[in-house]
Amino acid sequence: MSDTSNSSNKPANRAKTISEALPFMQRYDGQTVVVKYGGHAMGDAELGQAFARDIVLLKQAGVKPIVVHGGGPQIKSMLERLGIESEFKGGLRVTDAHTVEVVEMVLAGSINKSIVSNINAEGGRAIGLCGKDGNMVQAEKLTRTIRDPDSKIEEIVDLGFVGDPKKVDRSVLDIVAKDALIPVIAPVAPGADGATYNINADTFAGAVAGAVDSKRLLFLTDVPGVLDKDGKLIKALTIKQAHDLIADGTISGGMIPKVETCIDALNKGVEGVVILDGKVPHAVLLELFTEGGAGTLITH
Ligand SMILES: Nc1ncnc2c1ncn2[C@@H]1O[C@H](COP(=O)(O)OP(=O)(O)O)[C@@H](O)[C@H]1O
Ligand SMILES: CC(=O)N[C@@H](CCC(=O)OP(=O)(O)O)C(=O)O
Repeated sequence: MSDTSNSSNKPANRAKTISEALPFMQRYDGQTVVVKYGGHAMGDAELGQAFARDIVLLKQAGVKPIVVHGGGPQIKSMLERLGIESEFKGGLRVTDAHTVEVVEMVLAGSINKSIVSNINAEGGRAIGLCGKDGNMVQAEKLTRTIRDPDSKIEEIVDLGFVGDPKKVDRSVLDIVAKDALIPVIAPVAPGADGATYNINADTFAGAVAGAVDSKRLLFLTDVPGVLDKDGKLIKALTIKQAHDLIADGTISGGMIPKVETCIDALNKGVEGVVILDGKVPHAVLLELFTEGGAGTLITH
């Protein structure tokens, strides 16, 4: 006999949870939702399975999910295994010719195929892509100006094969969605010069979400969302409040480009952007299909 001592396990409560999802399912029916699955959020096999199940459930419920994934920690460990040194400048990996080969191998190869396999194992039909497929994304070499915090001197740094997603052609994604397939996209794209470029996965996800008129853009990371000065989760932020938190130093490090991408996506027409903890099992379902959601919602 099943244990009904925990009140949330009672059949009536379980049914209530499912029933409460109805207005959210109606809200997202037929809408595109881009989910950025960060390398830090990937965790173990069980968590990967729960993520894949959420994506399949979204598709089953009439949502059109697009997964854009990262893989920073996985690239790091492969580079270490190969004895290739790597450094970050301004939150981006300096990417030389050897490094970009490894980046493409890890992102468009092992990580991409493992997410595709997980989704397919849960009964979905995922297709693995990168910016090169169907010429979906055109990259442009990125030049960054970095400010030395001590001297305040601005320095132009050459990051090698690091790109910015200059153009996204949504037609490939439209074809894929029509065929009931779930696109899983690695942030690697060609430049007009024929070279392969490594693109920050947050930036790439923002560009895709803007191009496909995504209703929501979710960033799955390894913190509960944007935290205030006391480490408490901020449940909702406007663009103005987000700018203020960057200016006063509450938002720092890797969270800066993430929040800046969120603001950019909102300005491109995405209705709401959420930063949430991908290490919480079924984070995607909790965010989209339950009252109150999860993480930090950023809106206009
Ligand atoms: N105000 C803040 N709230 C939450 N995280 C913050 C904040 N400021 C800086 N961070 C840092 O940003 C990190 C998330 O960014 P990043 O490591 O780039 O994520 P990902 O690898 O998932 O893309 C957090 O782990 C945390 O260390
Ligand atoms: C240019 C640049 O820094 N590219 C990233 C791409 C992967 C990524 O962004 O992965 P996460 O989302 O897991 O951090 C990198 O090489 O690590």
